[in-house]
This record gives sequence, structure tokens and C-alpha cells, in this order.
Amino acid sequence: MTREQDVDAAVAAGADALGFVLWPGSKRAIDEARLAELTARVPAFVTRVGLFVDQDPGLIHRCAAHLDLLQFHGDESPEACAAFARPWIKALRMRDGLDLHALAAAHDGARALLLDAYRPGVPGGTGATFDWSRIPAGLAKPVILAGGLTPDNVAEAVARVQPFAVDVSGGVEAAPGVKDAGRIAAFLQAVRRGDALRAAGNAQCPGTPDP
Ligand SMILES: O=C(O)c1ccccc1N[C@@H]1O[C@H](COP(=O)(O)O)[C@@H](O)[C@H]1O
Repeated sequence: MTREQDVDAAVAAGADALGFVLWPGSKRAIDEARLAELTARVPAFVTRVGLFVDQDPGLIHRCAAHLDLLQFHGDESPEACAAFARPWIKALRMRDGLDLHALAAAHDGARALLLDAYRPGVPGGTGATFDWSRIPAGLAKPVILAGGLTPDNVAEAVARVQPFAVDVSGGVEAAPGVKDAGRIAAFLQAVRRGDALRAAGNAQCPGTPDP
């Protein structure tokens, strides 16, 4: 979120959480002052998530005053993630050979693992999907599915993967950092559609093989 109207649109559409990128390398980056302004608009019971990529602990401490949840999207160790008085989630980029069971155990203190596509040299926000069948069943942590989700593919993603949550950035934008209220609303509707498909046993999910 970089703009007031995008915060309002996501809240109106029923988003459970809003993300704020504090990593200056992102096209969606905001600074501490803007974080304070934007998060002040967020109603109670909507989670304010701050996204960091291998950043200065002092900055994270200051930003945490405006945040409910910290999202670590770099190579932070579990110990580094746990150093702040806020719940946290760890983003894992789905490079080849990742052992998600071992990583779930290593990140014992995380509230969830956020699984994103891997692109060399880019920490996230790539708009790329990954092969969802690589997510093993029975992970010890809730999964937040991310990476290239859009209003067109998120229903299938929810029905197939059955994640704890989904996370989207570029898929609901008109341009980098500029969200599109229509796409936000369409995304949330598709999430609910996917959840209904899941509850119905995936019967109509195009990506689910026949039993
Ligand atoms: O959004 C960014 O600019 C960003 C920068 C650095 C790390 C992570 C970033 N965003 C996160 O990446 C996922 C996937 O984004 P997309 O939906 O594929 O565009 C997104 O969910 C953000 O949490």
C-alpha cells in the first residue's frame, strides 16, 4: 500500500491484512513517515503488515510501533526475525531443493510461512507463480500463498492449495505501487469463490486432477 485510496479500497473489499513495503529497493517502498500516515487509516481488526528485506534492526523497531505483524522477505535468520516485540512471518522463495518441513521446524517462532516464487536477484514482488504442487502436505506452519496471484488464478489457488491465507501485490495493480480498486474487489471475490470450491471438495476446480 502506498496510497490512502488503496488502503480504503482494500478495507472496503474485506481484506484481512494490508502490506507496507519498507524496503527501499521496491517500486512500492514507503518511508517511516508515510507508514505512520497510511497505517493511521487502517481500522481495528485489519492487520498492518510491514515488509522488510535484510534491514537495519533500528528501522524495524521504529516501524513496529505502527505494525501488527512483521514480514521478513530476505535472508534473515529465525533469531533475527524474533528480535522484535511483534509477531512475524517468514517469506521463503521457492528455489529448487527447498526442504519446507525443515524450514518450518527452523522457523518455529514464525506465525506462518509465506511461500513466494524464486527469481534470482529479486527478493519478491516478481509477479511470477511457482508450481503449487511443490508445497507438501502436513507442514508444521500455516502457509500464506504468494507469487503471481491475480483475480484470474486465485480461486484455483485457494481451492487447490488450501492455504491459511493468500498475499497479492502486482496482481491487483494498475502500475507498480498503484492499486486498482476494481482488481482488489475482484481478487477478494475470487478468494471467496475459491474457498467455496474448497468446501465443496474442489469439485469444479479446473486444476484438480480427477480422483
Ligand atoms: O512488493 C514488492 O515490491 C516486494 C519487494 C521485495 C520483497 C517482496 C515484495 N513483495 C512481496 O512479494 C509477494 C509476491 O508479489 P506479487 O504478488 O508476485 O507481485 C507479495 O505477496 C509481497 O508480499
